Amino acid sequence: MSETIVIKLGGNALSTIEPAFFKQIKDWQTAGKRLVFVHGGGPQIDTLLEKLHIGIEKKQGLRVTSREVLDVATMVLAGKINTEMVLQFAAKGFQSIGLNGSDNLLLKVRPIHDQMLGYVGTVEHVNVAFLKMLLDHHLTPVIAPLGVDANFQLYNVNADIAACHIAGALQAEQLILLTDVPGVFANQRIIKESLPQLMLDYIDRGVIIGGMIPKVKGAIAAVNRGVKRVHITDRIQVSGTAITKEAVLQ
Ligand SMILES: Nc1ncnc2c1ncn2[C@@H]1O[C@H](COP(=O)(O)OP(=O)(O)O)[C@@H](O)[C@H]1O
Ligand SMILES: CC(=O)N[C@@H](CCC(=O)OP(=O)(O)O)C(=O)O
Repeated sequence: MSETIVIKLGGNALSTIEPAFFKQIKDWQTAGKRLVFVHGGGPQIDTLLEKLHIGIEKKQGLRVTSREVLDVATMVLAGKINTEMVLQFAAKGFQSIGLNGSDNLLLKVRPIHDQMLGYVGTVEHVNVAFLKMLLDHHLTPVIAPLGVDANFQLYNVNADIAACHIAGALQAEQLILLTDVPGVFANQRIIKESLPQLMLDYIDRGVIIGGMIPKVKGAIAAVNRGVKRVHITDRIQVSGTAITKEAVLQ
């Protein structure tokens, strides 16, 4: 089977998609790669919560999600951002299909720590057969990070965590986490390549904080599940920080 690349666009990255992004996608599709997109929308959820005078709380980069916050996250992620992204792709001539984790039970989740975080799920199962069916029909999935538990309750899922599980389940060749920084910084420098242990040390030492924590933890989980490499970058065509399971010989 042809190789798969999973690309996650953070909420910040969504507003700055450049022509080079679409050129890279076109080149990969021409080369026969299968592409799957996952999007975030954290800043956009924050904006709507502020307008509605609903408090914002995050723990280790994850949003504390009450019922009303879940409603807002669902409206922003599955409603506005997913639809806008599919249209942006259509305008550039790509056939994409907008989905969230509830569609054909694409992402089955369980609560992370339901006392502390509320309706925040971590992915337990990805409906890989469904994604493969879409890809076989040349439809590019664009996935909003929501998931469903065993009781059909909807959950908010961090988009990095969702993308990492999807990449792992598809045994993707690469996972690209597009964000608003050119890579992971330590001592004012971008780490070009890293093995998982060094990244975990940086989290323990407080060098990696906030929204970078789920990205890096997810990246490590992805390489441990067989994804060859994960890039954390602000441009799809630039490597940024590459995380691999084993050292890459130069
Ligand atoms: N060591 C680090 N290197 C780079 N960015 C970091 C680091 N630690 C924390 N960050 C923060 O992580 C942010 C990216 O996470 P986040 O805002 O959640 O992005 P996204 O919306 O793309 O998922 C950066 O803008 C930066 O402020
Ligand atoms: C549980 C949790 O934190 N969910 C995230 C989902 C969106 C997201 O991850 O967006 P970014 O990629 O832009 O950060 C949130 O509510 O912000």
